[in-house]
Amino acid sequence: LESLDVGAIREQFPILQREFDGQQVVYLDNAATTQTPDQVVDAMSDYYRQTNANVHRGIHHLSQEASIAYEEAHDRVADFINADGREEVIFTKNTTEGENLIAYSWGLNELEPGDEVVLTEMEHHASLVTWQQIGERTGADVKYIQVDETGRLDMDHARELITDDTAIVSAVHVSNTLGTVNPVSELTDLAHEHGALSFIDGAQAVPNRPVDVKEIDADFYAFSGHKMAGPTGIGVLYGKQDLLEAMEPYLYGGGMIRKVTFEDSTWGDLPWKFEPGTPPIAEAVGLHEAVDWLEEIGMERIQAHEEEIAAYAYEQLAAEEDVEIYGPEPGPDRGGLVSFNLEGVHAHDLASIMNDHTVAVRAGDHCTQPLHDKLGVPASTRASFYVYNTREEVDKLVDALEDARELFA
Ligand SMILES: Cc1ncc(COP(=O)(O)O)c(CN[C@@H](CS)C(=O)O)c1O
Repeated sequence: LESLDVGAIREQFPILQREFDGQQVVYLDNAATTQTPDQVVDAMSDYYRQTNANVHRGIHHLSQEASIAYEEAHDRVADFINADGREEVIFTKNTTEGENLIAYSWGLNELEPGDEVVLTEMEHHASLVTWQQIGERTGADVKYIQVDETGRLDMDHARELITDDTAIVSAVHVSNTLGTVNPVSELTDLAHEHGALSFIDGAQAVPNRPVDVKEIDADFYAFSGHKMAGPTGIGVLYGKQDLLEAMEPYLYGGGMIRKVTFEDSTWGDLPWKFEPGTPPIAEAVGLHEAVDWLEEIGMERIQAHEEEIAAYAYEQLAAEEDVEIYGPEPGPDRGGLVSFNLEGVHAHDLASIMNDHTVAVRAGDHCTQPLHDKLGVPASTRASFYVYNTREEVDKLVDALEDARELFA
């Protein structure tokens, strides 16, 4: 694979030139949100300047143009993840809303006492808290596939836990805390063998590696625009068409109906049935442009670059005797992020010292509190990488450790 021209890529992100206290920003918090290239910002600005109108309602030129742009964004995303078409691509606000859509629209109507929802111990709160609540309301039991000492899923435990009582398996594709890449095709096959559905949380996968939802054969798959060089305010829920056709919406209003009388209402076609009210139109234009931008670079090259930088960070940090790293060693089982702790220094203090060096990392539980409880730590510091990061930036992260030791250890 030809390596990325990181210099040329960085020139498309003015924010990466910013300085604080005379030091250029080192942005290593991409699992929280990625930066937005000029091409995407310009596409959204042009939309507001030239095309802005509401969709699916007006019969005037601008509304027709806006409607086409909104619909074609669905087609582009469908092509990007290898969905069958726009009918399988629902635009949401973010990954969290996509997970809630499945829980409310399918879970509340399908789950009953005796059913089981199988998660993993590394799930993000967007999934874990949602299924916990749905379990409480429906009487379904929530169970967790164990994470082993290497930070990988214990697949023997998965095979034991997924049974004919399992109604759905809900698993993260790439952990936002451990970096672990989970065997989502195997988990989906296990679910299907027992007549269960599979929901895959792809927030940390679609931006970073090629994802083919048909190859995984997931029934549902969710991700966010802002984590893939796109805007905030838009996410995607992929669902198999026959399942989405059978599901009742849980948000109602204009745009999602076919016919309304004083007595009753009927629902519109997919995906509009699940998109009530005025949708994120400019954001859809931005997401379309982000997909084009990513594919111009190539997802395989993006994955290779991220994993090379993450492997370098892992090795530099692992060489520090007082650093504990969580998750698998670099390789096919680790994505483009590294979470760690520096002995004797709380993650928040470490992140604060990093910030003194203008190194932007995340510290805390990364919305995976149960996982941190299992790791036996209250928090961790996480460096997460994207197409514009360099080895020199990793060196600045490692250099800042010394200050933290002097101040806190
Ligand atoms: C695996 C996973 N699943 C769901 C979400 C939620 O994405 P939203 O776009 O916020 O809805 C995230 C977002 N994780 C951010 C914010 S906690 C992080 O710093 O790790 C995620 O990583």
